[in-house]
Amino acid sequence: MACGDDDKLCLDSIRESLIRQEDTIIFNLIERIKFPINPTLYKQQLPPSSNFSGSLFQYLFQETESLQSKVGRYLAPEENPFFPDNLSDSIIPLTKCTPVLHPAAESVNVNEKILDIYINQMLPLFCTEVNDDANFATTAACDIQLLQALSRRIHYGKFVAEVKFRNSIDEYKSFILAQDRDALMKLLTFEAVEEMVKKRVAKKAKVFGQEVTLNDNVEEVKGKIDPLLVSRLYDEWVMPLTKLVEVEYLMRRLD
Ligand SMILES: O=C(O)C(=O)C[C@]1(C(=O)O)C=C[C@@H](O)C=C1
Repeated sequence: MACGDDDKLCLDSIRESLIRQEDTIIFNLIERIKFPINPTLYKQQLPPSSNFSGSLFQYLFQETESLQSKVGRYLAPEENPFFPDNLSDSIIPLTKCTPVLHPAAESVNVNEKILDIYINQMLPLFCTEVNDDANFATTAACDIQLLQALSRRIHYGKFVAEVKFRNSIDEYKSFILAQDRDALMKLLTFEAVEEMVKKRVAKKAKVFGQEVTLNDNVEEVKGKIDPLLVSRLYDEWVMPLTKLVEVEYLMRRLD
């Protein structure tokens, strides 16, 4: 959501953005799973001489975020850092525009959960090879792109929730005042939309993952990514976490 895009604050245009973000996530997934899991990247601690306590992956991710924060990445409300304690001040002046979200949006960040699911559940599910191939820096670069795309999509739930709130203020208000998470979850859930999302991402995975050749007569070969797994990714993690962000944002919407 760019500055001055307030006119785009309607459910249809927010959903359009979620649809476009599917492309980014699926392409980034295809790039990441070219590599094996590379477990050493996440497990092996850097030597004491590095003056850093953590894995090579943590080091690369924190340094990337720190650099990106200097050029204003985290001034955008759809960007949420994975390591908020390690950011640097932006050298880019803040663009003045009317904030779309309630100020409490800043306190909603589920990246810790995303990172845990990514390393412990997603990578073992998607990567066919489990060992190291020692392409650690390239693998981590793919991880960071993919995690940032997942995080952006999931935290877009704040915009979805804001629109839903503005469209039905009275209904949402009563559940927010009662601090009733379950009722809010029920109110913001559209099962038919979720079914469409699952089908569409599976179709995109099939299309984006196919081998393109100039020979029209070749038999269909196995794609670069399993469409069913992409559908499962959305069903089990992406949509539930988006809804969690929506609920957490709404719970603070009247603060
Ligand atoms: O489109 C919406 O209304 C959303 O809230 C987004 C989303 C999703 O994550 O794709 C989440 C909850 C709804 O049940 C349907 C879809």
